[in-house]
Amino acid sequence: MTCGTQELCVFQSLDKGGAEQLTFEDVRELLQNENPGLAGDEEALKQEFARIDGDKDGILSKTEFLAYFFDIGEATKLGVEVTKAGLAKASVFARLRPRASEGGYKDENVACSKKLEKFTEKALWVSGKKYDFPSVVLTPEKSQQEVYDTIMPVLVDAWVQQCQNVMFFAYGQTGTGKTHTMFGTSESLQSSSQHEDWGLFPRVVDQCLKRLEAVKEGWKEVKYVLTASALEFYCCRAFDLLYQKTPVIIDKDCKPVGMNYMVLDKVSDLATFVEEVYGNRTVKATKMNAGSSRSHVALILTLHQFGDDPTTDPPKKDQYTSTTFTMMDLAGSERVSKTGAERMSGMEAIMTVAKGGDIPTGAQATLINFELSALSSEVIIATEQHTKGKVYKAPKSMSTDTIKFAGGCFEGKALLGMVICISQASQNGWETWFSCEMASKLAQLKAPSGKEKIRNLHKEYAAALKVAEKAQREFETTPEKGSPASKFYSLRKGAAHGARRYCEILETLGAKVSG
Ligand SMILES: Nc1ncnc2c1ncn2[C@@H]1O[C@H](COP(=O)(O)OP(=O)(O)OP(=O)(O)O)[C@@H](O)[C@H]1O
Repeated sequence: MTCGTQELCVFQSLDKGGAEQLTFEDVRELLQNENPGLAGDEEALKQEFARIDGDKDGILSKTEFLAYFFDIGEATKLGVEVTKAGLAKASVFARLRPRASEGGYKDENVACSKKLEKFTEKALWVSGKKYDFPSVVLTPEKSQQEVYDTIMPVLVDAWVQQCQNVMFFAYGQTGTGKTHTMFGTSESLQSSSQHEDWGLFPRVVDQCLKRLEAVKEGWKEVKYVLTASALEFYCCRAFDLLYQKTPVIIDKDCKPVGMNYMVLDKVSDLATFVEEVYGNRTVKATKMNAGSSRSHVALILTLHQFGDDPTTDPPKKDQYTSTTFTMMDLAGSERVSKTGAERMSGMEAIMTVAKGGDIPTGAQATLINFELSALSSEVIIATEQHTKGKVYKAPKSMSTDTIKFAGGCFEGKALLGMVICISQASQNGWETWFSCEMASKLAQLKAPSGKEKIRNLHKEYAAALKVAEKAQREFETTPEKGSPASKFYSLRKGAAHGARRYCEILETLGAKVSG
């Protein structure tokens, strides 16, 4: 919904006096660039200026400027690669961790069953096999800014101004730089102004906030709220990391129902968010150790926007949309032999959880491996279906919440991006090979790019109030203890809370009960 940010920034940079008035002199160069045929022909340029100057007062207002220089078609065009049939391709990258001179990532020169042999900016070679799945291989010397510039701009455009959801997987063996790539240093997260150590997540937030502030400059009626939520996927199920770790249902549209959130007004708000999320995680980040349990974390940025829809003519009033940018911090695969896990297949684990049992700690690594391989195989099935023009639906039963949630991008409800972080050390050859195998499968995804619906804000609010009332009733009639229904107590508590919190966002945007 948000369009024209760049054009607005250009207007502001030319409008030196801040009076929102541009003269012919101010825009001469832009006019020449826009009309190369008129370059050097002063008279023709003046005539073009007069044509744009609708009220003929000799200056261009913001509206007149945007009407001419802002190309709505261009702004809403998807930047990711698209097949001839219109399917969006996954954007997958590999980042190599610099060699360490000491500690666990120093090359110990040990023989491993797999070995990273060489790499270029286009491909990686592991044990004789060439992997050319990455759009770009980010070599060890690449800075945080270069990594962002290579991976993110098209995905952020899609999220902020093209009504698309984005799901971005970060994957890598522990210690290979996933935290560094996703967040950067914890000191840098305290900063709200551009910091060279910022990882991808703070940069995405920074870009989003900057653009929306610029848009508000131009279109005063636009309102937005940026929120951050977090889910932990642990033992087949999803839990709200910002609300007492209550269980969260993933619905048939692959979306979590009723999550809590934090409002982000500035980048440094992320420091509190990240601290709380990772502090609440059941499985704290650890060095790889035998039998360690594992979980995935989804960090979900939701951009709620309210304003007129510039893609309709005339622009429709009171429009609302929300789009998500999810960074999925995937747990690493482990060689089961390394973990000493009790043998339990993925299916056995799902059945155990379905019966209300716990998965033994050791078998959690097996479950993670099962989920990672299920994600890889779903991509193949989804791409096959989409390519044949058939509808693909991610598995909703006999599946884990991770697969249901990530299935959204296989169904075409979110664009898929991914970065794998890999080590160059010889002792990590197997993990490097596994990461390449998985990423090369995800890179094959071709799926439709379904836009989020733009809805009327007040109607959305009326529906959200009903959902919240129903969720509250269900929660209030569920006993905390002593009844078979009690097992739903925390699920319904979280759902009621999340539904109410959603109404609050819509109220912030100006939603009212109609009639
Ligand atoms: N590209 C890089 N450039 C400079 N330092 C890096 C890079 N990648 C990782 N490091 C450093 O390596 C160390 C381990 O990185 P990091 O904590 O990001 O790994 P991780 O994959 O998140 O590990 P874990 O899963 O255990 O949390 C950190 O000290 C980090 O600063």
